[in-house]
Amino acid sequence: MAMKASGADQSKKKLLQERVPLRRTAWKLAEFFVLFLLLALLAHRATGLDAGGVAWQVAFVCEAWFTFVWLLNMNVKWNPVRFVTYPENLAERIEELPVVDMFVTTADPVLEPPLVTANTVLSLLSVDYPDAGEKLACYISDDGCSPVTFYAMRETVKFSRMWVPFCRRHNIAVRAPFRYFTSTPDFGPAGHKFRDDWTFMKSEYEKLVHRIEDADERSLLRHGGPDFCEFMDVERANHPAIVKVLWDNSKSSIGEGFPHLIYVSREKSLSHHHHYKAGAMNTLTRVSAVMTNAPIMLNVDCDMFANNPQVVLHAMCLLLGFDNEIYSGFVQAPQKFYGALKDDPFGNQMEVIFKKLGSGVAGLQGMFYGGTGCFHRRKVIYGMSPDSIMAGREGITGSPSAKELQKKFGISNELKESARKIISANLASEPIVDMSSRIEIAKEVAACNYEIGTHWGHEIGWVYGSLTEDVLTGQRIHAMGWRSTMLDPEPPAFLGCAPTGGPACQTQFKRWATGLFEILIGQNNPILATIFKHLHLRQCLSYLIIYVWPLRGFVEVCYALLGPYCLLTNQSFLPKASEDGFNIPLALFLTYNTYNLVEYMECGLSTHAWWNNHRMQRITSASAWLLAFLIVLLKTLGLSETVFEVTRKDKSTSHDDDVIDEADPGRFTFDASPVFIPVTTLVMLNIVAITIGAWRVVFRTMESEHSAPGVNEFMCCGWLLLCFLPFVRGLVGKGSYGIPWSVMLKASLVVAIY
Ligand SMILES: O=c1ccn([C@@H]2O[C@H](COP(=O)(O)OP(=O)(O)O[C@H]3O[C@H](CO)[C@@H](O)[C@H](O)[C@H]3O)[C@@H](O)[C@H]2O)c(=O)[nH]1
Ligand SMILES: [Mn+2]
Repeated sequence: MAMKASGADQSKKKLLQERVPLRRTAWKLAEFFVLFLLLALLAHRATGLDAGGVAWQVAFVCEAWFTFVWLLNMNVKWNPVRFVTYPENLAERIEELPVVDMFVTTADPVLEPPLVTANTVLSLLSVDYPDAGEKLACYISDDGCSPVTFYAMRETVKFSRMWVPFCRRHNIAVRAPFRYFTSTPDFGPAGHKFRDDWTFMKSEYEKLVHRIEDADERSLLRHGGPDFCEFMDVERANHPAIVKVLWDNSKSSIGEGFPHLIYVSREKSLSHHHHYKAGAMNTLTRVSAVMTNAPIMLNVDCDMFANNPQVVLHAMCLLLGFDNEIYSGFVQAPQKFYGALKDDPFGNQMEVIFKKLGSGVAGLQGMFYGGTGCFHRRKVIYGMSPDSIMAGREGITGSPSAKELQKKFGISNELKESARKIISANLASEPIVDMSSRIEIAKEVAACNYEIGTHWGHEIGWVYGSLTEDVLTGQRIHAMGWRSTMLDPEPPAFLGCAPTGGPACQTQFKRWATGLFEILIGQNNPILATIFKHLHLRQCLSYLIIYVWPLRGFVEVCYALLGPYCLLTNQSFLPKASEDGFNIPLALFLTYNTYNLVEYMECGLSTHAWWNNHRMQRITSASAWLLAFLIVLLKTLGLSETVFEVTRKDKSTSHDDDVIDEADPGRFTFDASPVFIPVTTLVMLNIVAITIGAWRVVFRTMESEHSAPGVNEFMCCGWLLLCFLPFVRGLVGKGSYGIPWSVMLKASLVVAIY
């Protein structure tokens, strides 16, 4: 295939990457079988549509929808691939390695403890890369404008001067100290030097932890010295831009080389929408443009540390390893998590999703952009399509005029010049300028009104208008005709933390579903992008799988209501044991669940993990996804706004990792959020319905009517209660394990009305 390095090239240059198709014939057969059963069920329903009543008709519509979703799934999983990278083959191409800007975003010093961010930054400052000090720069965006975060970064730099040489000297495998120091390495017989070094570093790290954890905003402002002047009297939502160079490697003494570190807190004002993370990323893009202007940009969330020290090299294999860069517009690593709870009790570790859907979509136009763990090309972020790059090379289009640049990038001359370099040049390394001389320019482009009248947030940079700016931005890149690749080295490239507890998980799923649905119904709809731009059809269908989450929530709740509805009104919506069709739903239920279970087993996960995911999937559909559906409806009607609620990050960053304050961290917890009302309602309804249904059967009040519910309806309600078990326990649970009274009250009101 054209995607591999071309033959002629290969004889000169060693292979950097390989795209390996994965075989899956048995899976394809199983998928066809499920599809066949779905169609058989639909056909059976269609024949009885007139006689069946309302329940039967609703079931028909829902099952047609499930079939549609199944087809979407088949499409994405059909031709999966894996990318293999060979960083050792970069050795002969060292001079070609481009400069890389690495971005970290943080937004709230309480939900995102500065120590977490410090560890992420440390892991980035210590990655393996030739001439790291000259070729890498790290930028941290602090939307919290917190002196404590700034202080943590300043202390981090001091610690880096010891940490980075230590990692290089001993080739340390995990370079986020909070993870590294969780275990004691095997020093070996001749390891005195290493042991001494290790003990020293560990105690230095502990000191760093104490300094950061004990830091207190007020005393920093009062006694912290001139560094903190700019933080005096600022409000988080209303303050001027703060840019500080914490480490300028060109000024360091020889031998210390590690990446520059720049702290950025963009200007905020109550009269300007700041567009959450997308806005932060655009500011970082501009600030870095006027300082280091690297052609490649890596972005991670503050909790996603680089777990594989060679990660940038692996990424370079995918960025430099194709004979046409159209094949790797960006390089995305799957999200993986550290310290994950056993068997995924909250169904949010997404291992199977990333393995199955991830490699599937990687085989189409390419991996979705997931917001973190991604290497972008600056020119792609600047809106250049593969066509325009071709045209530029063939000399069809000249260098853009100053006026054009201003219209797109805004008024800053330095920014325009830097953009011109990116647009006209190839991946070339550039010497880094003296950074402190650029601070005022950086502040200018970090102003909150800088973007007004420019293309930022639309044709350039991270796209505004969705809470999942990541997926939307990735879709725009695919729509320009780029493909993307998946970076999945061993050990995993990046690790972050998955939220735990009912409220945090549901809030995250709700935000994602809301953002994805916003894309579907907005002007950036993927179907339009397929018709009018270069989004491939099958890629579009893959995007649809996640965009329709809220619709799935709505349909699943409708379907879940059928069981109790039938038991209460003495009807049936599934074929009777005596009818021909009885076996179809049964076979479907068994095959579908077996198919999923085997997927989990193939990925090396337990039956328990499968069950937890299956259960959580039902809960999330009826809670977070349904709510997202309603939120977007309200937004469309102009009745509410969507807000980015930041996820709380793991606090256990000091190395007593396993000590968690809650008795049972895997158990579902609740709060008074409306997200818990739908499932609580369904649980109550099912309990009432089963009781009434059973009472009827026992006392035979309705002499065996033809339409009366059969064993299927009872099984449905029972299965649903099993899936919703955390809520059943929540009805009687205590403290955060119990469903709050306000939620129960609202739910019972709904049940009563029903
Ligand atoms: O106003 C804001 C809000 C958030 N963030 C940062 O955005 C990142 C992601 O926020 P988080 O609360 O951790 O969200 P997650 O759901 O964990 O993140 C996933 O989903 C988001 C989209 O919903 C993507 O932006 C993320 O990259 C992706 O990891 C964090 O680094 C935040 O500091 C900001 O910089 N400014
Ligand atoms: Mn996160």
